[in-house]
Amino acid sequence: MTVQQPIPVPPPDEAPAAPAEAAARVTPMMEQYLEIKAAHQGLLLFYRMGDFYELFFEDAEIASKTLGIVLTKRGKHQGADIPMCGVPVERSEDYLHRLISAGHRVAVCEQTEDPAAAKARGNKSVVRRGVVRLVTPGTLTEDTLLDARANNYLLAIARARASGGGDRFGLAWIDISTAEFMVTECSSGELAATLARINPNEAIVTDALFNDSELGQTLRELPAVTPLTRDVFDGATAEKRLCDYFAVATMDGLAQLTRLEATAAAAAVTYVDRTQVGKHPPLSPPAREASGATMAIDPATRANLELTRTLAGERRGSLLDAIDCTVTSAGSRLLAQRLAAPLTDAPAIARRLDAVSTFVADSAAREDIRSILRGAPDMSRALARLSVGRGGPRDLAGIRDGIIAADQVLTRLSELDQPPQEIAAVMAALQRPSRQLAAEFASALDEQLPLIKRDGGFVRQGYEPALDEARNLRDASRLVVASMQARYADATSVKGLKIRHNNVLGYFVEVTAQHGDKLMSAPLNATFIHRQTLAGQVRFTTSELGEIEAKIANAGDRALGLELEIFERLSAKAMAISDDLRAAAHAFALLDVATSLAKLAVDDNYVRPEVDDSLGFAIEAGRHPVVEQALKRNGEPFIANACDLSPAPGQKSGQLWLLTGPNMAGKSTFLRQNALIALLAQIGSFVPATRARIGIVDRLFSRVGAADDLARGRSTFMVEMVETAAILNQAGERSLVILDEIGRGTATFDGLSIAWAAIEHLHESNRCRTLFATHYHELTALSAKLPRMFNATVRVKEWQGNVVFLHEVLPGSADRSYGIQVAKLAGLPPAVITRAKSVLSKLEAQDRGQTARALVDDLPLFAVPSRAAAEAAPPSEAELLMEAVKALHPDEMSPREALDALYALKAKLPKQ
Ligand SMILES: Nc1ncnc2c1ncn2[C@@H]1O[C@H](COP(=O)(O)OP(=O)(O)OP(=O)(O)O)[C@@H](O)[C@H]1O
Repeated sequence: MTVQQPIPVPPPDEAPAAPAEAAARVTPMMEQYLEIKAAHQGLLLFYRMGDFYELFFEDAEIASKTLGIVLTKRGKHQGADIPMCGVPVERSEDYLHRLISAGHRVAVCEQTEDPAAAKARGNKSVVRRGVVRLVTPGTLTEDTLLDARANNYLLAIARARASGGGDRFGLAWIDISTAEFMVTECSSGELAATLARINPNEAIVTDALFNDSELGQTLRELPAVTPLTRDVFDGATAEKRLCDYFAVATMDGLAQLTRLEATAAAAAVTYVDRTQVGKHPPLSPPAREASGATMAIDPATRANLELTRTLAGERRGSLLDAIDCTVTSAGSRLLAQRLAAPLTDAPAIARRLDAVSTFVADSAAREDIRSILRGAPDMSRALARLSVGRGGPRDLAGIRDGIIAADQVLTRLSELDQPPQEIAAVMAALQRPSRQLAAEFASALDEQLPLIKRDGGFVRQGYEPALDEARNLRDASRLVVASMQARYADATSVKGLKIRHNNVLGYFVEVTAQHGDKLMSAPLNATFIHRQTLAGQVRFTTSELGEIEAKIANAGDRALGLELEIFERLSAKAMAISDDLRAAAHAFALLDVATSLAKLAVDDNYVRPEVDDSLGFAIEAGRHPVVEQALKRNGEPFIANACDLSPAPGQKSGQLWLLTGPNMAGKSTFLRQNALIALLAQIGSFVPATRARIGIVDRLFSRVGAADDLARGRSTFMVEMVETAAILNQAGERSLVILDEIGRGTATFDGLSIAWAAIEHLHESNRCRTLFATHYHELTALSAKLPRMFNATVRVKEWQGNVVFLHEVLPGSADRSYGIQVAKLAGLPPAVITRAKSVLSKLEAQDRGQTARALVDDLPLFAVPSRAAAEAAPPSEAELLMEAVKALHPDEMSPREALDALYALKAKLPKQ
């Protein structure tokens, strides 16, 4: 997390006073600098001087270090050198990007008048300057500063302290680059999961919240947190500020927000206003997200399941990377959003699945639409740039091409037989933008477009007569220059005479040094006025050239001025229908996601899941979407496995699977694949299985007992226990929990007992669907007394002393871990392997005896007074007991042998 200083923003009309003592000693320019800097503390000040943004004092030191640019000095302040560094304006975006990525915020200060105007005011006048924008991580709009495939959210967090504890939080998040605006409310227990889902690039909070020790940990997870003064989070003025932003008289037309949501929403728009300084980026009205509408997934689970990044921090290898076949940036962003927030509403999921099914069934439509979308522009980001005055001609072209693509897509979609609801909505949205606008843009814009509007030359010839006239004049004058050059060369008999142009001299005549004297002597000196002598050339001007120069400059300026006017006019037309354009842009994204998920389903052989409100969970031949792709690249098959956690009343069924198996057998893969299948189903995707029936999962938990967090000062085991505690405290019967080797991070018996007690708790109290992988084979005995627990194991076979992994999950339990065989595969020296084997056999003998005694004490059988009574026990109970005993003895034995063994064991125990 980046710690930021509060931004003290003065009331708009009141300019901050310059420090009196500084004013006494500093140059007028430095005085201006200090004044602007004082109003923007906590931000690096980019102070425009000619073609550079200069940074001074500490800002210069920070920037030179972060950007690796030279630190120089400029004059003195209070007797000391002023450190300075600068970045060229034309490459400033790159530098901005690096500063923002490093967690800094920047105030961009421009010259707001012509230097000539300053001069006219008096000799000592400094060019007026003003901050035109604050660049912060959450308020970016430039393509170069943004990741095209990810949303860039600014999040405001407002808190209400309830008297009896149990704080509530209002959250509002905005992506200025797409105009999205969402709000929700949550409890403190839900905060971490909600923040992880939104995944903001910058959060704003009050100073008090920023310094709150309880929240510190949660806030530290965020990339940048900016504390602001309390007035920004003032609930009393929130509604008015929102109404002002949306230019409405009352909130009636907007979604009904709770007071906390409105407070957060108002803080967010206030910050947007402040950072954009006078610009007012249009935002969609805040949409309210109902609590519980999405699957709760806490940060540890997201990290652990590698949803958008691998544990090593890479996108490649994550679930998102494996399923992302989108062809547009907006589609990719929407897919990432959906993956972050799987739905909990079965009918809404079904609507998404219907759209995917349509394109699974109709591959021609799918491919046609994908090829149109591939060329479609990112309209929402183009609109955002235009709205804050940072758009260029290519953004206008983007809108033109977007509307044209909308027509093409519509034509193709109208060939579908009975399009499902989601596609019908897409079609309605694509009809909205005015076709006339596209036609006008097409007639206005040239084929080749410059990147920035000030370069000019983007309006098509013939679009506006006045522009054509100005351009003709400018071009004709250029021709005049060419003919003048020929004439001068003739008149002077200097063949190599050239007319050139630069910004200092304007147009000038240039001859080589040997001809210089000739032009400087009579009679030619009457025409050619000497301007400059360089090493090899001499430069002259003529009065005729001066006149033509003025004409060209005027015509050029006029042409550019007209083009800029046309740009603003077209831009205003686009803004006038920005809601329609944004609806169409969203429709493209929806279609991209639906067709890409359909392509994934077809290419990787996925099936449509059945999602309902039951507590069922039955997957047939399930696969891990990421591991399967990785194996496929190497030409290796993935072994599919079933998993059934559905409740089966009246029967022993396995809502809690205990999975044992050797190292490297595929336990973790199996656990994760089931969680990922549930998640994919609930985002409305087909899933890697031959059949999947899933009762809505409201919370997903995934833990591995090995991740440590030394950076936060917690040991491996502490992290594991904190996370396990969260699950045992929070999981309910709709949750899906996967626990991988919990208890591994401590001494064997401590770990075993914790795992033992955790399983009992999950089974009895949480009653959630659970997959629990372990190397503690002793735990399998628990199935004897927990009716909804089921033992499963991953099969391996031994061949010539080596272990062969079959990756098949079957009922039963593993007899051993084959840890030594795996160590041998990994290349441990043979002597170590041999010694380990001998130590293991001794330990096993000792351990089995000890564990058996401990477990036997815990089994109800030992309350049975005699063997005769045990034999007379009801068969089901007897069977359970047999199972428990078998679990203690790896070798196959008949029920009778097991009972014999049990009593033999009991006889050995000390008498009570
Ligand atoms: N179903 C499968 N089909 C094919 N290969 C698989 C399958 N499951 C796992 N694998 C392969 O086996 C490797 C090990 O799997 P995994 O990490 O799940 O084992 P594990 O049992 O959890 O091991 P450990 O107990 O050592 O953590 C995977 O990287 C993958 O390449």
